[in-house]
This record gives sequence, structure tokens and C-alpha cells, in this order.
Amino acid sequence: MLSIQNIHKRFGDVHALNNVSLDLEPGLFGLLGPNGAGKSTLMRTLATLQKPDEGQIFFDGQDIVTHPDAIRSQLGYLPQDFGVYPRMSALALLDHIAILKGVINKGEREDQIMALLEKVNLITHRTASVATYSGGMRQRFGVAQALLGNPKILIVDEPTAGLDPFERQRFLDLLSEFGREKIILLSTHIVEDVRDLCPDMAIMGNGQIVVRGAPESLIDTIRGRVWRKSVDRDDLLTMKEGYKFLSSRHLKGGVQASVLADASPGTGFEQKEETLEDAYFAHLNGLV
Ligand SMILES: Nc1ncnc2c1ncn2[C@@H]1O[C@H](COP(=O)(O)OP(=O)(O)OP(=O)(O)O)[C@@H](O)[C@H]1O
Repeated sequence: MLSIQNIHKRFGDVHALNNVSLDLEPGLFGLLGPNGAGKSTLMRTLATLQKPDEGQIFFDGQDIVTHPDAIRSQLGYLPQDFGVYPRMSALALLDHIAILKGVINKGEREDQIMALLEKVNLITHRTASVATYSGGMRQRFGVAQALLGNPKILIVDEPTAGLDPFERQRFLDLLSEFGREKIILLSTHIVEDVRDLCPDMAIMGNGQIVVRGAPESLIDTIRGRVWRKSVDRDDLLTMKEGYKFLSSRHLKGGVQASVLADASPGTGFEQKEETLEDAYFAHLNGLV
């Protein structure tokens, strides 16, 4: 349904998107990558806010680079920095956005807005100014505005950053509810968000898709090969140089380092259960 083919985007010397190709079907798709990987650039390009320098994007067979209108009416976008709100009530703001999205009929608009406010659990706060909402409420409002007009594609860029665990879960539940019928592209650097929610995912680094697959299949690529050891802080550099280093975690004054190896890498190492986070570092650092 959404086919991204060999797209490139450069900002001066920065190759923000370097030959990115992805085919997406309805369902939740997780895009995982560190800061600067190119996730937001990809999202903005899909949202037709900027054009790629090269490459094509097709939605239902139509080229959206040359015909952005083909996707705009089918697209809901919650950008990373959806943070400036006028002092308007949620109701008034949604009404305004719905008109901009072409939901002209007043009755239809009211029905959609009330149904969405119900879904995102803001119905009792609908007359309050959105500027007074908490972070979690704002993100849920963001989903409601993105879903106005019933788009077939929903793009959400790092939506859970800054949310407390309860609000984060509530937000993710909301996304998974819509994932059955829409293409939902969720960009994040929070590994658990993808692991818990997305049947399909990709890891992005340096403007490229490093690997794509189901979370479980990515974990399979490192199964039985993750080892950990408690080390002194000072030994960390040696670990990083001498092993296929995955990550380190500070624990009660010490450091626990994880490495990738086919067999025990030496004394003091114990095998640990592999996680999506381990797979993420293994692929991102070119260890598999
Ligand atoms: N408008 C721009 N002008 C110049 N450089 C840009 C612009 N937009 C993005 N970049 C650069 O492109 C690269 C990719 O940035 P992008 O924001 O897409 O990464 P990201 O994966 O979304 O990271 P983050 O999680 O920090 O948002 C970075 O090096 C960034 O500095």
C-alpha cells in the first residue's frame, strides 16, 4: 500500500536519508534508531512536508512525490514537536483542524470529533484549553487531531518521549487499537515501545535501514550469543575494544557490560537472555 523506493535526502554535507526503501501494509510498524538516524526526516518526507532529492514513494499505486495531494487527505501526522497550542478548547481546535482537513459537513465533523475525543479519553476535558493539558493528554489530543478525516496512514514521531509510564502505556494501547485497519508508522528510540507493540519493524542508522523484520526474528539473529560481565568502570574501554561490545549498564556503583560471542568469551562472563535491545545494538553496530 505504501511503497518507499530508494529515497535520498541531503542537508548540505549530511546524508539524512541514504537509499531508503520500505514497503508498508496496514498494521503497526516500528522505526527504531538513535538520535540523528534520519527517522524524522523520513516521517516528514512521507507526510509530504519535504520532497526527497531522489527516489519515489507510492501510495496505492500513486506517486506522492509528484502528486502529494494523493496522500495528504489519507494521512494523519503527529510530529515530534507538536507542542505549541493556542488558548483554544480541544473542541474548538479539533473543529478548526477538521475544516482544514476538508471535513466540511458540520454534523459529520461533530460526530467525528466526539467519537475521537471518546476514544482518546478526553471527552470530559473537551472544553478545557489544550494549553492546560498534561504531556500525556496533549499526545492523546495529537492522535485525535491526526485521526480526523479517518486517514489510512498514521505517522507518529517519538510520541512517548517525556510521558510517565502510565500515560505511555495508555498512549501505546490507543495506537494498537488503530493498528488493525491503518498503516501506523511509529518512530521512536525507545526499544520497549516497539517490542511490545509492533509485529514488524526496522532499525535505522546513519540515514539507512539497517535491518527490517519482526522483533522476534531480529532477536533470533543473536539467540544464545549474548554474554554479560560485571566490570569496573575503568575496564569498560578495554571491553569495548576487545569484544563485540553491545552495551553497558551502570548498576549499584559498578558496570554490567554485554557482548556478543558464539561461545563464552572468558572468565566472569555469564550467558544472558537476549533482548530486542541487544539485537538493536548488534545490528546498529554492524556486529551481525
Ligand atoms: N532541516 C534540516 N537542516 C539541516 N540538517 C537537518 C535538517 N533536518 C535534519 N537534519 C539532519 O539530518 C540528520 C537526521 O536527522 P533526523 O531529525 O531525521 O534524525 P532522527 O532519527 O529523527 O533523530 P531524533 O531522534 O534526534 O529526532 C541529522 O544529522 C540532522 O541534523
